[in-house]
Amino acid sequence: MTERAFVPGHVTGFFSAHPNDDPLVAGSRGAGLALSDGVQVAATPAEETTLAVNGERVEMAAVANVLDGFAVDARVECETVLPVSAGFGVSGACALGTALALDAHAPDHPDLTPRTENELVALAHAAEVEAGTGLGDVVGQARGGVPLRLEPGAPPHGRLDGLPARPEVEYVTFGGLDTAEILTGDTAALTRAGEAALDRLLDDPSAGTFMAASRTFAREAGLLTDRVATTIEDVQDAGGEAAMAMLGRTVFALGSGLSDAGYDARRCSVTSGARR
Ligand SMILES: Nc1ncnc2c1ncn2[C@@H]1O[C@H](COP(=O)(O)OP(=O)(O)OP(=O)(O)O)[C@@H](O)[C@H]1O
Ligand SMILES: CC(C)(CO)[C@@H](O)C(=O)[O-]
Repeated sequence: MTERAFVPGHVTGFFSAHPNDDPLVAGSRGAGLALSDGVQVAATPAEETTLAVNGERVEMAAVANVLDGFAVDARVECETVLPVSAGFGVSGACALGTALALDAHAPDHPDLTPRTENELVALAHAAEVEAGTGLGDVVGQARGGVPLRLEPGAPPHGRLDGLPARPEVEYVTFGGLDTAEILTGDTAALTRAGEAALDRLLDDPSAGTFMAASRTFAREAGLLTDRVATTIEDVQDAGGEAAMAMLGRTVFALGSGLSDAGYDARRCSVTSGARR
């Protein structure tokens, strides 16, 4: 029998990086959006481990690490409309979805013992941090809504809050950015900009300030690419709010911001946290 879980996509608007030898303590502070466009994960214990994303066999260290944590092999199938590496936290979603779906097999599987939600989130977070593909997506995806990461890390280390806003969101993607490469580089400027952005948002916790702080962050962190910058300007010129999704060549906008500016954008909404 196959068990399933849904994990929302997660776009980070701004973040600061907080490495630590303990992957449960390591993480990011920052803010993002949990999106109804996400990843549907099916997992079944199997003789041999295989992972497919949209029917294509792939390797994803975050998922492999989750399976190592359970000490079982499994067939994992992820279906998503989201592009990988474009700032939607797809690897975090696949990792958390695998943890949630595999745990559903615990009652009938001799090698699996049931875990709590915090334990599953912690397992997926550590798996993602050790893979180098994310720092804060998993905890944001588990919480849902508009997650604010006040302190880095998995439960019980991290601390989350959220904005009560539940906006509609549009996005366009022009390509990927290598998250692992950026996170292993010099993150000092990025982290300074991310901390300033979080202070600004906590002073005025609104969707508009989230978007403005995210724009300032992308510029100060030196992450803006030309096409992304032009698109954000186009949306603002048309009276909308847009920012760059970390870490990808992706622009997200509130409401119909991108289509109002003439872009062929995908529309989704902010949604609640991962569920099976
Ligand atoms: N088609 C693919 N393109 C890119 N990466 C892939 C692909 N298939 C599997 N992978 C693996 O998926 C992971 C992608 O992680 P990455 O952090 O770049 O993207 P992401 O999880 O979508 O997050 P981000 O929000 O940072 O863009 C890597 O482990 C990579 O090896
Ligand atoms: C590092 C990151 C931007 C990669 O998507 C994300 O995991 C985050 O916000 O910590």
